[in-house]
Amino acid sequence: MKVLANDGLSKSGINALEKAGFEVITTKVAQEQVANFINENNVSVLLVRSATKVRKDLIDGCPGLKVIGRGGVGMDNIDVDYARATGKHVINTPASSSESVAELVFAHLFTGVRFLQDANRNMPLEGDTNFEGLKKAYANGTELRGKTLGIIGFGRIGQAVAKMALGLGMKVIAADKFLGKAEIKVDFYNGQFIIVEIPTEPQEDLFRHSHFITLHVPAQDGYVIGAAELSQMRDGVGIINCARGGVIDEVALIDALDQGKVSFAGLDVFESEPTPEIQILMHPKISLTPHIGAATNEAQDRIGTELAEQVISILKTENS
Ligand SMILES: O=C(O)[C@H](O)COP(=O)(O)O
Repeated sequence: MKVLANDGLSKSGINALEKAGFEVITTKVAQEQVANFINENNVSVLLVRSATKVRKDLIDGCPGLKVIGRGGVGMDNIDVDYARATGKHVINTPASSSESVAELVFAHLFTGVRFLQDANRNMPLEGDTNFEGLKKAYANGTELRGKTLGIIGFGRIGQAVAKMALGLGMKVIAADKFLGKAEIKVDFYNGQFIIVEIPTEPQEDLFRHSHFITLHVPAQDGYVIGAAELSQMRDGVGIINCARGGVIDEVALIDALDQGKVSFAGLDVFESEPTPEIQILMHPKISLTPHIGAATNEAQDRIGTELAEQVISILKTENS
């Protein structure tokens, strides 16, 4: 059986599938050619990340396709319900990348509180004499320790963020409409662990109490943070979005950054992907990354292995 891994697949995933007798194709096929390629090559399994879109037309156009696999968490690039209704298996790997995304949240947080995104662009060239002036411009950094981090969406990634924040000595609060009490297990390298209860608050209260806010919610209709929500936040709040473009109103965010209401933002995802608006790209108070939350060797290894295991189990069961 053939597998098309159109947005790439880790060596661990390729090896596991090949060992089980699958042929894995990792050539990138252009979006408009994917259906033809699948039909002409008798592909049974299509594996994607977020780049390849698996919409109704592609699903309808590939009757022989048995499994659609998303290497990662967000399934917003796949018409999941429709695909399942047509009898296809649709799978993802929700647990594999939490730590990597959480670490990127802190990369953006540390960047924001010490102005790294701006300092990186402004380091002096040979002959520049204003080194002291530059130091002064970045003199008012902030420590994370002792500050309150508000986490909106307390699933796997939100919880991974909470654990890291506790390690830094931050106070953590969470808002999640699907959650009552929030308890997390914090593991240490020596096998010991502690259970910590995280206070949950309605979103409006979290906005008022948080020095920094990080979003861990799926793509949805409408903004989670728009002008009205920004106005409820503490002055000087820092905001991180490593979740999905479109959950923050970028026009309102730019306005709040320019007014000083928000002191910095860290964005890994954008309303317009893959080419964010120029006002976002050029803003000195925004730390930017190109949707790389899950882009670590460790996460991609786990994703590849987990996808392979699921594909093998589904197709083995079907063929037995
Ligand atoms: O939903 C996810 O898993 C992340 O957004 C990662 O997306 P990517 O696989 O396209 O990097």
